[in-house]
Amino acid sequence: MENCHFLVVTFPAQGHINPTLQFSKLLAKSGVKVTFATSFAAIVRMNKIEVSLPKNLTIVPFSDGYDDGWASVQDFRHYYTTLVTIGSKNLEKLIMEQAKEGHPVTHVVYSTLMSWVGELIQKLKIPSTLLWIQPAALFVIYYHYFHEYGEIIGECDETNSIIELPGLPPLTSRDLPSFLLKSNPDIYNFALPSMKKHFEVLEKNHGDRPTILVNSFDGLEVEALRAVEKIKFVAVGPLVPSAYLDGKDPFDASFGGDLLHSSNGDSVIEWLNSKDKNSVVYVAFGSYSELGMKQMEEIGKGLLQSKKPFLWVIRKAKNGEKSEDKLGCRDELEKQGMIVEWCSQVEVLSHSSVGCFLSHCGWNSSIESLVCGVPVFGIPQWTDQTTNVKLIQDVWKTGIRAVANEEGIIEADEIRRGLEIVMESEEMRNNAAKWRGLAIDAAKDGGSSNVNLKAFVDEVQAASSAEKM
Ligand SMILES: O=c1ccn([C@@H]2O[C@H](COP(=O)(O)OP(=O)(O)O[C@H]3O[C@H](CO)[C@@H](O)[C@H](O)[C@H]3O)[C@@H](O)[C@H]2O)c(=O)[nH]1
Repeated sequence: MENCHFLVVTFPAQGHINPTLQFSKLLAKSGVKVTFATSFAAIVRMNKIEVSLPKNLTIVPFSDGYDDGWASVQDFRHYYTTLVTIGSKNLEKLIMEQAKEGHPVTHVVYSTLMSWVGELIQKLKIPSTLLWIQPAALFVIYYHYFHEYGEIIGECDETNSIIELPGLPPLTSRDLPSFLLKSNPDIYNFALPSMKKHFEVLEKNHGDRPTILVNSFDGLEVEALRAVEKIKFVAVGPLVPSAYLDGKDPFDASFGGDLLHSSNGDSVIEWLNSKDKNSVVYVAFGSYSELGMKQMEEIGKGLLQSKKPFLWVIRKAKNGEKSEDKLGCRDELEKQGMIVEWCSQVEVLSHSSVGCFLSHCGWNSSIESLVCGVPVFGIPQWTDQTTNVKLIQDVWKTGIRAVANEEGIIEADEIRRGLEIVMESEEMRNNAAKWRGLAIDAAKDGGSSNVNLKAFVDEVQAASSAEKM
């Protein structure tokens, strides 16, 4: 399929790189040429990039104007504006260079937050598709908000009443993505327009019924995937390394794009090996959120009260500080569990000794917990996480959401209570095992996501051939 060259472009954060790189691997395995592009700084920091990449997948950086990385930058708005202006110019250059080298890009796939790529691509007259890296339900909520239901959703925010939206379970304001809540004006004023832009670009580029690729699978979000007649969702997930799905490709055992964090891989697995089945609590809050010290202390005390062995990922703070050094109960914690700066999360979740995931419910963590059959105790922080935990609790029934006190803190008693409920619930464990089975089915040869991806590639291929005639 030499006449097809896909360029996949993603935002340079771990939660975006992982699913998008995995999608690129699947595309490449289908036989087309694929170039994966993200910021220069991110690519420099990916430390396992040589692992398991198909030959027809190439990684190419472009400068976003922040070649030392953006994650420690305080002013995200400034970063994002620079990414759009400088990133556009450099991505255009990258596309021109590919053409000069005899590999013109024939189709661009860009992920969530990268609507500016869709705009650039329209100018260059190259067809494009959005890869949505959150659940379809989130896309549907934003779609409803920007179309018919803006007022109703706005009212729900103010009154905390229940809203019924097509294709979704009944929602209250605490279940909505935080970007929609006016109560947090800083995020609302900045993040919401960036979501709106996605819909504007889609309408301009595709008119009536755009195809949206989504990191989900048909059986997981039956209603949401059909909720909007004007959107053709193509579910191609779960986007996790295939070794954790059907085990068919043992070489595809990591995402391959870990940004440089020191990881204690072997010692973690050795430690897990020494624990009983389903006995360990895995605690991790993704690659971005930082919990305040008060919340960290409560989690520490709650873990101690639970008396359960735990593996807790505490990343270095953006200012370089190690928060665990400030934990009052650190010595006791280290007697009961293990604290690490980073680990291979999918490897940990798939270990038989892990019985519960104390998680912020970022979408990758959530879908990885389903793939590995691990129940969740959710402490959502912002963006899609508040909706993801709602789906986990009420739709997939594989976990529960923690209850915060009036100051918004989850206290130690609540941590202990939640861990007990989740780890003792046979129902949640059975449900998690059921979703694991369905996720594996969707990803295998002939499974829904495998078939959907093939059909998407065929369609793009046919359109690209027709264009050339
Ligand atoms: O020690 C660790 C911790 C995390 N991970 C991986 O890092 C990724 C984290 O992704 P996610 O769980 O989605 O969290 P964030 O990094 O916070 O992701 C951001 O991006 C996601 C996709 O848009 C959103 O769903 C989240 O809410 C948003 O915070 C996952 O693949 C994990 O496997 C590791 O490998 N090791």
